[in-house]
Amino acid sequence: MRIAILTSGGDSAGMNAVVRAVVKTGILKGCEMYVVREGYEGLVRGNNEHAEQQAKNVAAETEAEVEREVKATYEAPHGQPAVNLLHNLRFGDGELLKDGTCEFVGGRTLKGRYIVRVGWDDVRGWFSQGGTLIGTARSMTFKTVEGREAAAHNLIREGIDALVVCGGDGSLTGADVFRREWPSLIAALKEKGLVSEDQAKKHAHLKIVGLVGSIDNDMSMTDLTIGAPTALQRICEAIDNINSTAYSHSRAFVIEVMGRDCGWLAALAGVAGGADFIFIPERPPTAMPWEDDMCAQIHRHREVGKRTTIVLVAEGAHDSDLNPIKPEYVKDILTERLGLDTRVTTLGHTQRGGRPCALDRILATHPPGSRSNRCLVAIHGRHPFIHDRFAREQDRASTSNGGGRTGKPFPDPPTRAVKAKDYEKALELRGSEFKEILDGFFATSMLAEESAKLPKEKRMRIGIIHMGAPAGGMNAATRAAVRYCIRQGHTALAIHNGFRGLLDGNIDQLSWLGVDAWTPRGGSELGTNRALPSTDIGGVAAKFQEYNLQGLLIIGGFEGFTALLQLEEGRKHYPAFHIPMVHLPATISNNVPVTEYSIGSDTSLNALVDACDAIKQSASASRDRVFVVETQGGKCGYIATMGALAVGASLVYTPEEGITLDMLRRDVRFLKTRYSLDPPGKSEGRLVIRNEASSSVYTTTMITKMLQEEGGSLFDARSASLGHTLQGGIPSPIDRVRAARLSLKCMVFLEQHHNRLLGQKHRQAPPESASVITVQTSSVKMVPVQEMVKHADMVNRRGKTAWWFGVKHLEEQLAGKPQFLGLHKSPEYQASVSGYAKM
Ligand SMILES: Nc1ncnc2c1ncn2[C@@H]1O[C@H](COP(=O)(O)OP(=O)(O)OP(=O)(O)O)[C@@H](O)[C@H]1O
Ligand SMILES: O=P(O)(O)OC[C@H]1O[C@](O)(CO)[C@@H](O)[C@@H]1O
Ligand SMILES: [Mg+2]
Repeated sequence: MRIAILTSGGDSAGMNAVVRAVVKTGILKGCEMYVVREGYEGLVRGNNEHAEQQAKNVAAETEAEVEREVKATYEAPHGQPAVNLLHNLRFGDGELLKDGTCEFVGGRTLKGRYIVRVGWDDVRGWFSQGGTLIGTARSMTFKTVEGREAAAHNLIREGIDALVVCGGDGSLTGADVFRREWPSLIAALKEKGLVSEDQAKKHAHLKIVGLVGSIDNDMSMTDLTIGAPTALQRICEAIDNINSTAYSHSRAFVIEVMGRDCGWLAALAGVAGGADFIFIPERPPTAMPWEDDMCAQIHRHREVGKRTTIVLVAEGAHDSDLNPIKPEYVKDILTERLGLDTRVTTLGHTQRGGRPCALDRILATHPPGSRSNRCLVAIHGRHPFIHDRFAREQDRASTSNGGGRTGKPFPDPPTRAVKAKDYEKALELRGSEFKEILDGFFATSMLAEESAKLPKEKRMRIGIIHMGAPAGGMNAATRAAVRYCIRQGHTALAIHNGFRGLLDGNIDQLSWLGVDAWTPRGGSELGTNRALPSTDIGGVAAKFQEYNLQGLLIIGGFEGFTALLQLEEGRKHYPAFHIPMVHLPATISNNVPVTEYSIGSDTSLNALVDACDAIKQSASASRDRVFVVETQGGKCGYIATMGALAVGASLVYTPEEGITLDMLRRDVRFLKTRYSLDPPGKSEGRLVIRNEASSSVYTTTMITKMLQEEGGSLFDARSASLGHTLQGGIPSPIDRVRAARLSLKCMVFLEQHHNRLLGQKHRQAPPESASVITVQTSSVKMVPVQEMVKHADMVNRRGKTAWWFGVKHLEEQLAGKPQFLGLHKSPEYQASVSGYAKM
C-alpha cells in the first residue's frame, strides 16, 4: 500500500514529529511512504515528469548503496531482518527536505516534485525541529473542484492509496470535502481519459485520516491539537518575561495572543500566566459596559498593592454584540481611566514557531486514540495502521456524531455559535474542561467583593502542605487554593516545611497578594520534605487541634499519598483527623497509583527533552556517539519511558522491566547493526535512556563502558546524568493549568465534606472524606485513599499497573529495534506488543 502524508494550514510545532511517526509506522506495517510538499498545493501541482525520473534514478542508486550496506551487515548471523524496513531505509531526499534545499545537490532536486518517496532514515532528526519541514500552505486552488480534480489525478498517477492530513479545522474540512467528492472526481478523470478503467477501479475509494495539528486547539472532539501546548508555552514565556518588566515599572500590559476564533490559548495563558483580565470570543464580557467592569476589577487589584496588570486579548475577541475588542482600545481605557502606564505587545508568529515541547512530541507520536489523547480524528475508512482501540473509538465517534462515513464529520463548530451570539452553546461545544478552566480563571484571578463570601458558619480553616520532592506546579496549585479560600471567606494556612514544620508550629496565613507571583515559580514556596505524620502522629494531631484545622490539602508525590493514608488510619485514635483531607498528586516521577498524571511530570519531561536535544546534538556532531542518559524517577519508569518517546531514544531501561545480561547483549547487537547501516561518515548521535533504579548491577557507568568496549570502530559512548535538573526550572503551562484546575476541585471537595460534618456533635468523617484527586481517561475522579492502597505497590512506591507501560514497546518499534534484530516476528515480542494493543 502507498500512503502519502501532507501538512496543511498554519504550521504547528509537532508536525515534523507527526510526519516522522507516520512514515516510520507505515514502513513497519509494510507500506511505501510518501510526503506531499506544500500541503494541498503540492497535491494540486504533483510531479513534473522529468524531475521525477531524475529522482527515481537517484533513489535507485541510493537503494543499491543501502543494499550493499545491508549485505555487509547481515552477513553476520544477526537473524532475519525486516525486509520492508531495509528496502525503505532511505531514498536520498531526506537531507534536501531537512535543509530546505530545492536546488540541484549532487544531481538531486526537489524542484517540480511535490510527492516525494521517503524512507526510515529520510525523516531522522526531524523530531526536534519546529514548523513543518515538508512545507505547508493555505491553498486557494484546492478549494476549487478543478484543483481537487488535479489533486486526485496526481494521487492516482503516483499510485497513492491513502492520504494522511495533518492540519487544523480548515484542512480537515478540506479533506472531508475531497473524500466525499472522490467518486465524482474519478468519474470526471475517467471521462477525460486521464485515468484508466483499472486505475478507477483500484482507486474507487480514497482512505483519508486526519491528525489535528494547529496551535489554536479549536477542534471539537479532541482534547488537544498538536502544537497547541508549545504555542501556550511560548505565550507563557512571554508573559513571564513581561511580568518582570511590568513589576519593575508598575506598568500595565495588554497582550494580544493568537487563536483566530478560539479562546483556548488566551484562557489557558490567563490561568498559567496569572493575568488580571482576559477577552476571548466564546465568552465576551458579561457586564456592560465592560470597560467599567474591567476598570473596577483592575482598580481593586491595584488597591491591595498589585504592581502589575496583565490583560490578554485573543485575536478574535469581541463584546457580546460582536464588536471587536482591540488591544489599543483596551490600552487607552487603562491609561485614561486608571492612569496606568500601559503598553501593548503583540506576540504574533513567535507563538507558532520553534521547537516542540515534550507534550507535542508525545501527542504526535503516541498511537492516536490511546487513552491519554485523541489527537487523531479519522475521517473516512479504517487506516491500515490505526491502533485497534482507536478504530473502535473512531467507530463510536462517527456514529455518535452522525459523521465519519455517513454525514458531517464534525459537530457544529463553536465559532458558528459565537457568530449567532449563542455563547452558552459555544462554551458547551468547547467542552467541559475548557469551561472549568475558564471558571478557574475567574475564581483565581479576580479579587471578589466581601458580599461574594460564604456565610460565617460555613467558612473553614484550611491547611496547605507540600510533601516529598519539589515538582513544577506545586506553587500554582497553592496559589489557586489560597485565592479560592479568600474568595469564599476561608482562612488559608501555609504549613511550612512539611510535617516537620507542622510539628514546629511553622504555620502562617496566606494572602491574596502574597501568592500573586507564585504561578511561574518552580520548586516549593512552602518548603517540602519527606517526613511522614508517623514521625509523631500524636504531635501532628495536637497541632491539628491547636490550629483548629478544618480541612487539609496535601500537595506532593507518593509521600503525600502515604501521609494521607496514615492520617486516615489515625482517625481511629485522634478526633482531630476527622476533617476532610485531600491529596493532590505532584511528583515528577508520576508514580502515584491510579492517576494518569501528577503535576510536575510535564515540566520534568520538558527539562528532559531540552537536555536530551542538546546531548543528541553533541552526539551527532561527533558523528558516532551513543549517550547513556540517566533520569530520576525512583522505581517508576514513567519519565524515562515517555522521555525516550519524546526524544526518539534508541533504547530505554526501566525499573519495571529491569536489565538483564541477555537484554544488554541484544541491545549491543542492535546498536552495532544500526550504526553499520548508516551512510559512511554520517552516523547520527543516539540516545539510551536509563532510569536511575533500573538495575543495581548494570549501572549507567557500567553500560557506558560496555558500549565503549563493544562499539569498536562503529561507535563510541558517553554518559550524562540529569539528576535534580528534572525537578527544577519554570513549571510548564500545562502543569500550571492542571495544578489550578485540580486544586480548585480539591477545595470544593473539602467544602462539601465539611458541610456534611457540620452539625455533628462528635465528628465522624467517613473514609471517602480522605481522598486523592486523580485523572482517569480525561476525567477527574476523587478516589478514597483506602481504595488507592489496593492499586499501590507500597514496596516499590508506584502503581501496580499504569497506562504507559506499553509505551516502551512503541518506543522500541520507532527505533526499529525488533526489526533490525529480526525479532519482530518472535512470539515473545508479539506477546509483549499485543499486551500494548489491549491497553
Ligand atoms: N471547505 C474547504 N474545501 C476545500 N479545501 C479546504 C476547505 N477549507 C479549507 N481547505 C483547505 O485547507 C487549507 C487550510 O485551511 P485553513 O487555512 O483554514 O487552516 P487550518 O487547517 O484550519 O489550520 P490553522 O487554522 O491551524 O491555520 C486551505 O488553504 C484549503 O486549501
Ligand atoms: O500565519 P497566518 O496565515 O497569518 O495566519 C495566522 C492565523 O493562523 C493561526 O496561527 C493558526 O490558525 C491563527 O491563530 C492565526 O489567526
Ligand atoms: Mg483553523
